[in-house]
Amino acid sequence: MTEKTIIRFENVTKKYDQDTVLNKVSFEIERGKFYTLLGPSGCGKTTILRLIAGFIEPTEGNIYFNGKVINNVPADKRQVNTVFQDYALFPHLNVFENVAFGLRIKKMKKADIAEKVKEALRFVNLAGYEEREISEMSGGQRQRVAIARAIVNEPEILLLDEPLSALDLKLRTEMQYELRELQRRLGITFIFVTHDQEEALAMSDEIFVLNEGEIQQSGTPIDIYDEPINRFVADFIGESNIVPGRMIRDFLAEFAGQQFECVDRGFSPNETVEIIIRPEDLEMTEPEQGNLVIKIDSQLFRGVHYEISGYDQAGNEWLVHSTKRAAVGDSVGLRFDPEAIHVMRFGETEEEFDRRLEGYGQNGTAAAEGERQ
Ligand SMILES: Nc1ncnc2c1ncn2[C@@H]1O[C@H](COP(=O)(O)OP(=O)(O)OP(=O)(O)O)[C@@H](O)[C@H]1O
Repeated sequence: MTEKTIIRFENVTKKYDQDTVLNKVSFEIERGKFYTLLGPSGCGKTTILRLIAGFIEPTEGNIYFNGKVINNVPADKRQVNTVFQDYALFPHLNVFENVAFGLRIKKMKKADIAEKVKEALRFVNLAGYEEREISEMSGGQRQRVAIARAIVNEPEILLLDEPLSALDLKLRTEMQYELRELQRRLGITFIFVTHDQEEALAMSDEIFVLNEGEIQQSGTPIDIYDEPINRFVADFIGESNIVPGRMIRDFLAEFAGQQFECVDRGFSPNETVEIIIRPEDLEMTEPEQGNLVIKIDSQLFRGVHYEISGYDQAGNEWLVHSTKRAAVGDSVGLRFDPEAIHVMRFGETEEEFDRRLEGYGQNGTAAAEGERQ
């Protein structure tokens, strides 16, 4: 834990009757960053938000806020506010009164309320909309009112539960940009929930990828995209070619019936692995110039590129994004850089990976480096 840590989960489990919806989840959240919880429906994202907000308590484990256990601290005593998917605005109150609501409950002075509401509305670009009825506001504007209502309380953490899912694509993209900007300007911690991987990649400083109540991987968008820890993450984030392979030794993998240099380490000789190469890392060439050859099976025009797929001699399917056109039935070469090859162990989570590498670092790295020279 560092000085910057604001929230820490330590082996947090949440059960409903016998159903375990979060299983020994541990992570840290730092002050002032934009975090995203990403995962398919039902994986436990909202459960994590509700635990942080204080709407539910953990079954096991501890939740820390600024270093103190807060498992049983009620929601209204936490410096956390939530923006819900449906905004939960009061339809019978105007914009000003919606935003002022929490401050009135705190019995703040009238003049101070007016000041703070004005500032919050300015932050979300709604200055001048004070008297408007909620029914006269568009989806994007309602969203901003909901955010203003949350930030007016000056929380240390803002929780956002799929706040953009009701908006159309164009507005959604605009709001992604606005939310990111808002987080930078406010400098508080945002924890954002989505099942949309593009949204997570575009907005976050850090992403936690969840599946079935466990964190599969955490890291920056680039880390997670370039170095997915397992098939689930690789499949969930972007499109991937995943083919079965085997490590001959460190830096040398065998797949598609051939041996290839690769940069990943930490596997035992002969170990069965999964190899991932992103479609945009494959270059289409003449057959004799490729690292491997595929026979093209389909081709789709996608505007910026062609999406081409085909099979190699070993029967693996390959997806290629190419600005070049090809013809169905043609044999073409695929060329790739060793840097683009990423090696994974089936089903391994980040924690398991870290534990394995700890042991590996002591006796494996030096030997492997020696072997390479
Ligand atoms: N009060 C509850 N009682 C019983 N089961 C619950 C309760 N709340 C949530 N669950 C279950 O816990 C699991 C995780 O739910 P959660 O809402 O955290 O998922 P999520 O990742 O946010 O999903 P979504 O994207 O669909 O909102 C689901 O299987 C859900 O059915």
